[in-house]
Amino acid sequence: MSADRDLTSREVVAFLARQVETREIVVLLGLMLVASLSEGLGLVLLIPLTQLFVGSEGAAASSLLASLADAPVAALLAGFVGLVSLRAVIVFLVNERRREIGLSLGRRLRTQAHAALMGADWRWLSRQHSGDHASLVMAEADRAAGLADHVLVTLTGLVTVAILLVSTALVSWQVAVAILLFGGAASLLYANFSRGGQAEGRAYVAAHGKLQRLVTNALSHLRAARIAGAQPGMARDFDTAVSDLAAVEQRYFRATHAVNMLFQIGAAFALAMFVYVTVELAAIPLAFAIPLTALAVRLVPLLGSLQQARRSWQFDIAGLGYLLSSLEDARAHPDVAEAEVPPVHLSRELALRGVTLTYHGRTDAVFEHFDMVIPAGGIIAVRGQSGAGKSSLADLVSGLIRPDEGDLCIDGVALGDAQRASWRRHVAYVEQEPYLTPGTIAQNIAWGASDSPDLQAIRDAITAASAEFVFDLPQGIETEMGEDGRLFSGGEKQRIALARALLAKPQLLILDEVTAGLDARNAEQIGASVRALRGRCTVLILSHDERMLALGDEVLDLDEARSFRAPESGT
Ligand SMILES: Nc1ncnc2c1ncn2[C@@H]1O[C@H](COP(=O)(O)OP(=O)(O)OP(=O)(O)O)[C@@H](O)[C@H]1O
Repeated sequence: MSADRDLTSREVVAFLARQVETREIVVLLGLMLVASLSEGLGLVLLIPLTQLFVGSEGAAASSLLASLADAPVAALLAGFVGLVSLRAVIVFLVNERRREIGLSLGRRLRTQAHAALMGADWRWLSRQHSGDHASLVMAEADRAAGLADHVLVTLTGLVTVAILLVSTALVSWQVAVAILLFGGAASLLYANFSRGGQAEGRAYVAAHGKLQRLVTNALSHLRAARIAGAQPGMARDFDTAVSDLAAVEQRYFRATHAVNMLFQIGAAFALAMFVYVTVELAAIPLAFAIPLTALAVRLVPLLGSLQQARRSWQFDIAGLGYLLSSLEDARAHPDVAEAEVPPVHLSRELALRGVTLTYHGRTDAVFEHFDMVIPAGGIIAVRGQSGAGKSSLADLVSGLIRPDEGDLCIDGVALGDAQRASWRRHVAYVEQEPYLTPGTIAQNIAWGASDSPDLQAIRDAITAASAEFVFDLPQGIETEMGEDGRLFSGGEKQRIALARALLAKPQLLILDEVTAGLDARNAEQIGASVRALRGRCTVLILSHDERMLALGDEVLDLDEARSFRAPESGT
């Protein structure tokens, strides 16, 4: 997943406009307009107030100001306090709305990213890295949501600048034009400095993603790393990734601070020019010069926050670009959607017909025009060297992946995409390292069940999986399993995973290397459970383990066979 091209501001605004409700934007813009108007008016009111101290000589520049100058002092002061208070209240409301918009956008982007990944095709998904997914759903969705805030800050700033300029023009149009020209030139100059922002943002996405991948990988393989003594190497890789990320951040902040420094110098120069023009050249009376200076002093930090928002915006656009291209990529590889189709029921035979499967980036096919027929209720063992295609066969018969050519057929009917999705619900899969959550045994067994199963069903599944040791535990099925089931042995974990599979009452049960590394007693207990399923459930055993292969009515050797038909002895 990557995003290598710059997004234009128009694309970003169009995307955000689609995500945020128009009503919300209209309310916010209205509030921002009132806040800016009250600020502008408040500053204009300074003129008659200043005249109270410095006199009104030469001060009648417009009829509005002339009428204000005649107003009673108490009214002027009350108006000033009222306007400032009104602005404070509105700014509070604007900030609340901004925060809400940002938070709900973040939530929406996170949900969209998660849904796109969850809904992607398995063959595409298996080529991706879970660290990238974590990075996308957490960090990049946040950064993309932060963009909405930068846009709103920019909009608020621009509206306020416009109103302050109008207020300035009410006092002196020459000064307003001078500010406009100077501000325009400065903004063009600063645009140059912001140009590299998206490239810096992309470097951040890459460095952050690398670190996230390393952490995700290290955490899921900590035991193996400890035993293999790989920790020093992992620590070195981690240090490098942390330093790379810090260097990217350092570059970004240095550039940002340099732009700020230049802005401060430019602003001081502009302010000096402003005072010089106002007092020396234009000889504007003090009653105007003081409020004009107040306007200028207000404009400087405002323009500063605008250029700051512009840099952050450029930087965060890279996050949005990455998010959008990842969403596009995931959605271009959709998993099959479950539609309203008649339930698939295996009562005679499960077959692969003329199946060809070649993985992305590989030239050799794992299966080429492969045929296989297994009878319902039978136990079929599949052997083959590593890489012969045992797991791929499991993915094909479970309907997880679609072959490039050929069909998965149940009772002679080739399954379309919607039926393939429906068929999956009748398949249970137990793998070598079962997925276990840090909950109780009962919660782990019930994991994935569509309806919450009753306790008796869970107990029956435990018995069917030869996992009765659970009943002897002090807390029985309520015993905590620890992360990844760390508090249990490999054999115990496998039998709990088998109980989970049996609870689902599957039509097809796939056991993928379930006895790898288990002792004879545990393997025998699993074997006894499998034998008891004969005639009740179709079982596919993928294994290198002779003890498991011996359970099969027939053995399919993937190193030899390019087609396989098991006799109907299972039913
Ligand atoms: N997602 C994938 N992308 C690319 N190639 C893949 C992918 N999954 C599997 N392969 C390749 O397909 C071939 C069959 O892999 P598969 O995992 O099905 O073999 P296996 O018999 O289960 O191996 P093992 O016993 O080692 O688990 C291998 O060459 C493997 O490298």
